[in-house]
Parts: sequence; C-alpha cells; structure tokens
Amino acid sequence: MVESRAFSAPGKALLVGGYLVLDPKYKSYVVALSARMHGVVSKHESKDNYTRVTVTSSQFNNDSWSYIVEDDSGFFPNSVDGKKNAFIETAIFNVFTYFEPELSKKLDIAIEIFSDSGYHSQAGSIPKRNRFKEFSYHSKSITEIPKTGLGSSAGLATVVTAALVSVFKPDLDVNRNQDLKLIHNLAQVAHCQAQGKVGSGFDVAAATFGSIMYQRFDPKLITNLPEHNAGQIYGQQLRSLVDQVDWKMTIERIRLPDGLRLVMGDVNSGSETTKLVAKVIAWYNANLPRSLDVYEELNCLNEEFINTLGVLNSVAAKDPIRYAQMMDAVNGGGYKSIMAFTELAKLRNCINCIRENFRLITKESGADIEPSVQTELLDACMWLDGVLTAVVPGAGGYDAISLITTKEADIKSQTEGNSAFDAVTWLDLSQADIGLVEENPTHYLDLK
Ligand SMILES: Nc1ncnc2c1ncn2[C@@H]1O[C@H](COP(=O)(O)OP(=O)(O)OP(=O)(O)O)[C@@H](O)[C@H]1O
Ligand SMILES: C[C@@](O)(CCOP(=O)(O)O)CC(=O)O
Repeated sequence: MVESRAFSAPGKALLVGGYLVLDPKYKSYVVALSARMHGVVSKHESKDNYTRVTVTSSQFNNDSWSYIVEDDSGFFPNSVDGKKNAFIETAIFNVFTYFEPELSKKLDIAIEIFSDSGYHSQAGSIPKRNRFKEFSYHSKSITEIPKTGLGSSAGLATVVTAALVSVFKPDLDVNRNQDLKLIHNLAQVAHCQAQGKVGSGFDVAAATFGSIMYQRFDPKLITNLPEHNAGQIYGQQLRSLVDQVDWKMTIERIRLPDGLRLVMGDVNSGSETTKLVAKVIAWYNANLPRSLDVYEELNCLNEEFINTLGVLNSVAAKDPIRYAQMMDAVNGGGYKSIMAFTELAKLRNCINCIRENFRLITKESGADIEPSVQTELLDACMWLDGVLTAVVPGAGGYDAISLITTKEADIKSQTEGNSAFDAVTWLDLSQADIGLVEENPTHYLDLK
C-alpha cells in the first residue's frame, strides 16, 4: 500500500518593514494569506536500482522534475532529463543530507504540487475541482505564467521540505513547535541557496509559522555553510545549524485586529525584487549617515504601526462599543471622524510617513519602490469607504497593493468602472493567519 501525506503553506504580504527587514535589527509585520501552496507526498519501494524523487506540478502544463538521489554521490540530485528547478533541488539536497538516510532499500518518492489561484495570473486557465479543493490549470509551464508575488517559491520550498521530512521522520507532527522549527530551518537554507542568498527569509517564515512579527536571523548562518560538494562536513554543519545553533530571530505570531481584513490588488506589470534591493543597498551605502537616519525614522514608524495594531486588538477585546464606533468611522464616516480616533489617526499617519520616506528613497535610489502611478493608486484607495491604510507591500514596485479595510468594505463595487483602478485586479483572497498545516491527501484526488 502507498503511504501518502499532504501539507500546505500560506502565501504572504509584508505590510511594513520592506528593505529594513534585511537587517536583523529591524522588525517587520507579515500577514499570511488564504492562498496556499500544497504538496502531496507518497513513497514506495523502487523497482529500480536507485532512489528517485519526482515532483510534478500538473497545473502548469504537467510540469515535472525528476531526480536520482544517491548517498554515493553526496545526495546531490541528478536530473533525469535535464529539467531543473532550483527550489526543488536545494530542498531535496538539504533534507537528504540532514537525514543521511541509509538507502539500501531504494525509494520512489513522488510529490505532487498544487498552488491556489492567488499566486498566478489566471488569464487563460481552467478550473478543476473536487468536493474539497479547486485549482487553476494552465496550458504553459510555471516559468511562463506571470506571478502575483505572494511568495510561491517560499511556499514551494516549505511544502517540499515538509513532504520529504515526513518520509524520513514518519512521526513528523506540524503541530509540534520542534518539528515546525526543523522544517523552517531546512526550508530557509534551501530557499536562500536557490534564490541566490538575497532575501530576508520573511516569506519562508510566514509559510511555516503564518502571520508574524518577523526579525531575521544573521544571514551568515546560511552563507557560511560550506559548498554543497564539501562532503561530510556540509552534513555536519547543516545538522548543527538546524538543531543546535540559536538563530536569534524573532517570530511572534500576530493577527490583524477583529473587524479588519487585508485586500490585495494585483497590478499586472511586475517588478524584480532583486534589482530593487540592489539599488536600495547601493543608495544606502552611498548616503551614510543620512540613509541610516532615514532607516531609523522608518523603523520608528514601523514599530509604532505594529504597536498600534496591537493596541487596536486590545480595544476590540476590552471596549467593543468604542471599537464598533471606530469601524463605523472607517466605513464611511469620512476623514474627520476617522482622525478623531487617536489609534486610527496614528495608523494612518505612520503609513503616510512610511510612504513619504519610500518616495524619497525611490527618488534618490532610482528603485521604483513607490513610483508615481502607485502613489496615485494608493491615494485613490484612501478615499474609498472602508479603507484604513493602503501600501505597496514587500519590495513595492509595480507588483501589487495591500489595503487594510473593514470587514464590510466592498472595494470591488466601489472601484468598478472607475478608470483610476483600471490597472488593478482585486485578488480573491484574505489574510489567514495559519502557517504550515497537514492536509488530508485524499482531498486532492479526482480533480475534474
Ligand atoms: N506551483 C509551482 N510548481 C513548481 N514550481 C513553482 C511553483 N510555484 C513557484 N514555483 C517556483 O518558484 C519560482 C518563482 O519564484 P519567485 O521567488 O520568483 O516568485 P514568488 O516567490 O512567487 O514571488 P515573490 O518572490 O515576488 O514573492 C518559479 O519559477 C518556480 O521555479
Ligand atoms: C525588499 C524585501 O525586504 C522584501 C521583498 O518582498 P516581496 O518579495 O516583494 O514581497 C526583501 C526581503 O526581505 O527578502
């Protein structure tokens, strides 16, 4: 009998802390989304004389990556047909190397990937569903379908890691913190290596732990690992890093206050995060100490924003009448009545000043973090009933916008037919604070 298990992990929106979060001293606020990446894993004894891992992504023109993995070649995944996916390869390499499984009995491991529709542009796709799930099917490969920037590669690295860990550690329980930490650490190493070591890791942390206040680990923890071909020493250092080293990162579970929700708009043109990051770092280094002052000011604003959301959470719990009045003000009370509530005024002021600083960095660095078309769009959003704040999430640019709105706000109907919002497709997703979960593998069968 084939044993199957399934796992899913959420996408993310980085609401505050973009760029600063690359430095371990700064905090960020990351909301996990209802759009999830899924992996269904099964293993059987292989009839061949080797162990093979095959990952399929049937939604994307039946994409598939198949690797032979052997201990005598240092667990380095060898593509069967030359087709490669860096995120899958580094996940396989690190999980096998961590467990060093004794492969005298050869295994055939199959992982099926499914991604919820929010991750990619839906143009030309067709839905397939069963009683439990629905996924969009595309006629092109994954690399040819435009992404929306919700962190598909982090979701992929996290579910492939969880799937493989479950093969070598059958008692894996994602409700146990220790097991989540194991998956997080391995996925973080894999994602960082595949991605070219540029990210802060907030996306992998959110894929594993859900909505979080995140402060990163020292990037050297991963970059100081030896080369993959270093033999035994890589495995020893990886195991020490994953199991023993204190990563000194902060992962504090958070959630948006009751009555508020996240609305994401896809802006259809897309930006390359790595290029933006390179320009901002160049600007930062060339403008010290003034750039440090800008970062410190941004950090104060970010922290005030995060703290004020915490305050709103307690107002919602302790003073529901006042909280309901606040939500009414956002829902249509107009500017003055919103600003009459100090907490709401603080949140809005923080976001305005954060945006102002990012416009300054945009102008001086040439990195289009909040280019003027996005400024116009965000400003237009602020006039809609039910909108508390509007930002470009993450690295900013032309990827997306994120609004915090009331639960009642109907953004779609307010913006329909209004040319100011022509570039935006409102994504059918919301915040969903939960991180990696185990799913029922039968829920992915017979999609039609
Ligand atoms: N469903 C999937 N199946 C297989 N591979 C996938 C899938 N989704 C994403 N990937 C891999 O992740 C890559 C995209 O990762 P990338 O980091 O560029 O985007 P992202 O993580 O979605 O967005 P961002 O980094 O802007 O948040 C794809 O080229 C592919 O290699
Ligand atoms: C610019 C940066 O701080 C955020 C990038 O966010 P996103 O991938 O654009 O959602 C980089 C990072 O933290 O990895």
